[in-house]
Amino acid sequence: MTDASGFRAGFIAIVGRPNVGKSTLLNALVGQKISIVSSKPQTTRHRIVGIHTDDTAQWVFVDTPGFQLQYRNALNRTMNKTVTDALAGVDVVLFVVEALRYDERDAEVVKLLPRDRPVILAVNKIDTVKDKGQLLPFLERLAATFPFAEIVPVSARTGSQTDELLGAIRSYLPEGPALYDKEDITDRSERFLAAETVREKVFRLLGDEVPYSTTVVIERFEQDGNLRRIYAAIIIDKESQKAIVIGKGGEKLKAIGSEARQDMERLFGGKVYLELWVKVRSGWADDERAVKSLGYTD
Ligand SMILES: Nc1nc2c(ncn2[C@@H]2O[C@H](COP(=O)(O)OP(=O)(O)OP(=O)(O)O)[C@@H](O)[C@H]2O)c(=O)[nH]1
Repeated sequence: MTDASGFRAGFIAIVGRPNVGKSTLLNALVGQKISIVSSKPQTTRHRIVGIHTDDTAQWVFVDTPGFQLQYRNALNRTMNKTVTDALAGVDVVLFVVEALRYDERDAEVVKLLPRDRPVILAVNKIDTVKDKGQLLPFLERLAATFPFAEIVPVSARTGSQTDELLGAIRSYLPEGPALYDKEDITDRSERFLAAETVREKVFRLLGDEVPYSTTVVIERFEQDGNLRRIYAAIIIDKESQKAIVIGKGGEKLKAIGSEARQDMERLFGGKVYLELWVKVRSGWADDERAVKSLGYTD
């Protein structure tokens, strides 16, 4: 497996209804702190939420905002296209359910699973199953709902079977060199993660009310001991979108800021002071300076 020619690398999307343990599982698979950040964020339209690399493979985990949104809105007639878009470029889908707890919300997600990509089912929280004899019939029932490539029982909390899960995913990743160098770790990486965290909250809280071109620029990032002071601007295309991002009495912006701050504190392992504001910049993507300030070029 250490033979470089057998190396595999690819993108994995984690999907599942709320509360099944997706975030906890991601942390168990990539380690508590995301330490590798790409210097080439434009290679994926997805937000990279974690990378795990060993001698045999590189697992790049991405989020799927379109998928999640669509899942909440399953009757939308553009469903299929949105799901396809959300999974564009993803090599493997990891579908997470809770052991012995499969309900109609899980079934809704199953309806959206792609047929043209391997889908691995992770049955999480097996540490909560007292009577292991119940697990097998549960797995059999799930196996009948969809042609899963693999089914792996796992506990994100205890770490049990997480290596098996990585191994199962690995066998479906394309052969090829690592997509991201370990050497890509730079001082900018926390800036980048900070911007991506805010951007994710904007999409999570506002959904398709704001266009995909909405982005986040970190204007100042100061470290003072273990406190990070982060000043970030949310860049929108049109003045009319400002009210949407800010919300009534500023409540949306407040929620975005507070969720982003909590995530960053976990991510960076220290206190974060976050200041957010909204800016309109038409045509920012074509503006070379703007692209530079995002850290997309050197
Ligand atoms: N016992 C047990 N609890 C777990 C395990 N994995 C996650 N949990 C708990 O389940 C709850 C939900 O976990 P999250 O990781 O936030 O779930 P999620 O799927 O990311 O949730 P959303 O962000 O709402 O979609 C938390 O209280 C976790 O501590 C596990 O393997 N065993």
